Amino acid sequence: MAQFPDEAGQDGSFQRQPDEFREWVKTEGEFTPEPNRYQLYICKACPWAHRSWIVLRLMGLEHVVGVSVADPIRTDDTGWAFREGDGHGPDLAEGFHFLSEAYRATAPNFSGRVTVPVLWDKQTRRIVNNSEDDICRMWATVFEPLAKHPVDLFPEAIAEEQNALSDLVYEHINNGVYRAGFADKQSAYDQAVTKLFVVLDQLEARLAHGGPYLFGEQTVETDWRLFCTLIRFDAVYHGHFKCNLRRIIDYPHLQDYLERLYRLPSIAETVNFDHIKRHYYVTHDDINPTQIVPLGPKVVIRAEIKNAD
Ligand SMILES: N[C@@H](CCC(=O)N[C@@H](CS)C(=O)NCC(=O)O)C(=O)O
Repeated sequence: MAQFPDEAGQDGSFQRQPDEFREWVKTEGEFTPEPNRYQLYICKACPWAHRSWIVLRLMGLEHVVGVSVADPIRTDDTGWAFREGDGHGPDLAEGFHFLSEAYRATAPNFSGRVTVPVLWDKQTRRIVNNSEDDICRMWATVFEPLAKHPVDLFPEAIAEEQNALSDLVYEHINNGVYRAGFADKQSAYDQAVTKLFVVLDQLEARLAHGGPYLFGEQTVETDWRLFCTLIRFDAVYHGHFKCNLRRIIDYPHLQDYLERLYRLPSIAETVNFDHIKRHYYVTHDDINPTQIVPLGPKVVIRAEIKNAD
């Protein structure tokens, strides 16, 4: 049985539900950029939420937008929950116990999966957007005048090439690992994993001939979307999602790149291997019915060895 039967194609492939809320914060309109008006709801285990949080921090917007961190263990009956715990906590913005309260307040008939990240407006008391792509763009554009240290994560000069690479990374890497893990037919799994490793091989070659980042000397948003999958890869995607043709540590340039990104200011504090491992291995109980969390592997970040347990 598929982990998400409503999102299973006839061919056994995982067909991810589209993001439901796509409103935009704009200088003129219903949602204007203001300090202390918006809240970002995340889970540290989630790669999509992770990206929206990283970009918020890189821009220096933490004093503008509050962040509520959900318990990494999501249960079928209550979904994402805000409660006291190691590395997560209650929602101090609205006092939500469950993220589903925000979805219900915005769209009472919403029947899809309640996902993170969510950008919530405390003024109108509704979700503005639950697409990490849009949220990252908003941090970098309309929120930029409020940012403490704005960085150009979408340089105009490379826009076309960057969009193309971002789509490739999304399709075959960010979502590729999920299409491997949530496939419920051999052929769907084979296809996803084969393509995933073709694209990882391409990126390894790209970094071997260029670098240190995807587009040269500065990181752009595409680096961060790739980072969010690479940092989870050896710890969970290799085992839990069966993406095991190679590990990232087997790719010298991708591993170097991953570590370089990890060591940039503001990043290491966003990576929580305990949340990552417990979320995947406990929450996806169709894939891992015993819910046992493996002790390994030790994830190597040179200059430190992160215990993945
Ligand atoms: N917005 C993302 C997806 C976000 C997403 O799926 N988040 C996961 C956590 S990694 C989630 O909240 N899942 C809730 C669930 O499966 O019920 C996209 O469409 O690309």
